Amino acid sequence: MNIKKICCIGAGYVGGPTMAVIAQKCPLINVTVVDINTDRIAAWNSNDLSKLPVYEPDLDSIIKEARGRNLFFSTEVDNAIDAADMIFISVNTPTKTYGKGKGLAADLKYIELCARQIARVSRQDKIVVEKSTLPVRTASAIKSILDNTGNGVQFQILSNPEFLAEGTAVKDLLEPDRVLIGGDSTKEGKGAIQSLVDIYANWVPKDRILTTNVWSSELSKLTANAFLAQRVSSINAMSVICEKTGADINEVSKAIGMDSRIGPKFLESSVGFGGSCFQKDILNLVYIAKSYGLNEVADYWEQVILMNDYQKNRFSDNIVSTLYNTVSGKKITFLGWAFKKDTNDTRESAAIQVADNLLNERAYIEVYDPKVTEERIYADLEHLNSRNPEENRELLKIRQNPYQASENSHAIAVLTEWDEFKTFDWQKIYDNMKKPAFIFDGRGILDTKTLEKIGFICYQIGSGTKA
Ligand SMILES: NC(=O)C1=CN([C@@H]2O[C@H](COP(=O)(O)OP(=O)(O)OC[C@H]3O[C@@H](n4cnc5c(N)ncnc54)[C@H](O)[C@@H]3O)[C@@H](O)[C@H]2O)C=CC1
Ligand SMILES: O=C(O)[C@H]1O[C@H](OP(=O)(O)OP(=O)(O)OC[C@H]2O[C@@H](n3ccc(=O)[nH]c3=O)[C@H](O)[C@@H]2O)[C@H](O)[C@@H](O)[C@@H]1O
Repeated sequence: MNIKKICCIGAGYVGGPTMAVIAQKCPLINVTVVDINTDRIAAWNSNDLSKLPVYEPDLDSIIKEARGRNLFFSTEVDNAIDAADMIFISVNTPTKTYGKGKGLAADLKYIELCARQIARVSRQDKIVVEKSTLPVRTASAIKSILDNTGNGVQFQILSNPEFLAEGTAVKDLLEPDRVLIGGDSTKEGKGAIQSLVDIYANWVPKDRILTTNVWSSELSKLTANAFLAQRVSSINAMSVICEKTGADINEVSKAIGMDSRIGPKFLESSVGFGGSCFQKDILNLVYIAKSYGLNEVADYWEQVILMNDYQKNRFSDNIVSTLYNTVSGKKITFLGWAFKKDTNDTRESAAIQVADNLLNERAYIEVYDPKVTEERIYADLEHLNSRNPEENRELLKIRQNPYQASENSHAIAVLTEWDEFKTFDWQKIYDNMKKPAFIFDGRGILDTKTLEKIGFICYQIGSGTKA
């Protein structure tokens, strides 16, 4: 099928950037991104490009080029589905918070609603593409809904998981390591796969477009995220041993990363991984393994999450014990709230858990993050339900610059690796802090030698405190 019109359901961190790049690279295809969230769609349509709902380097210029030409953002979901030859489902698939599989399984209610809506609205044959991350074999559920509740039109289901990382979404989309497309081996299935291959082939080299069966594609996405998260937990586990033994995690990372079988990437020790997907996808994998009675496999992957929780908690524990076993009434400055640099996304950010632990110890926190909004930070805390919203607002304040956030502070905690933190006037920060002035660098980004010369007492993940 020669695709002329695409609809993408879900204008989030994946739907927005992914469709923007498809629209930019395929000017002859009309791409409409729809969402039920009217505020989000309004923000995507904003003339002020700094107000786009997703912050990603270079995304604004792509939106500027394609929006209004062949890229549209709309809340008219039915119309866009009806008009499209190909529909991407890019809605959220969070961890279930109720019923069977609570706390582990992926909640597929949004996916099912999409499938039912597509079935109800469609009046001609369509290709439906799973872009969301889904448990293996979800495509069969989508197919069953489409075939049983539709108007007799034919649907082909493809799995096309997204591998972009936030903060580098545009680069990852323009130069992907690979594009994965899973589909049926029937004639119609192969035709659908080819239609999607043809779209990506507009900018992705053919040898990077991989086609597989649907189940392999669905499972490869969960596997990739599990392996990546496991690498972070592995290096974080070693960071604790480094702190006990005098080894330095950066030196260890470098030494092992030079082994071409291990490779140098994704070996940065941190206060713990965050983001909307690693934890959710591993929990989902754990649930799938358990549902097949594979308890050893489930335990193996669960350990990656337990290690990550440990890393976050030990960071806050260390702050408390270093500050003479009490932070009650002491001011602690948080540099960063986002789960990684170059994004405004805070989902599952380590900062949230660390803040909650310190607030439980009655610390007073002031946060500076260059991209995260005040409402987002309070919403993250409220979501935990640890104390009432007024208390959160009393105990934690958001500041627009690091100097204000660190005035009269007992300690600074680096939670996100924003580049700008390296260029602050650290002497000025030191001068205005309580003494001794502590820095807890949860990202290993600061030059501790220079800071120690100024007078700071520095702790760095994986190398410990040098007083
Ligand atoms: N965030 C990321 O970096 C990545 C996410 N993924 C996966 O992609 C999927 C989407 O993730 P995000 O974009 O981060 O989620 P998101 O939460 O940012 O966006 C999802 C959007 O779908 C909309 N939506 C939900 N149900 C809808 C419906 N019935 N009709 C219309 N709109 C609807 C929501 O209003 C929301 O705006 C998830 O399965 C995730 O695991 C995959 C790779 C990367
Ligand atoms: O499915 C998803 O949502 C995406 O999840 C991750 O992308 P993302 O979570 O956006 O960002 P990462 O760069 O993977 O970082 C995840 C977390 O791990 C942390 N991390 C990463 C690398 C590292 O060496 N150390 C480390 O602590 C980051 O700071 C961050 O908190 C994957 O990298 C993407 O391929 C995938 O598409």
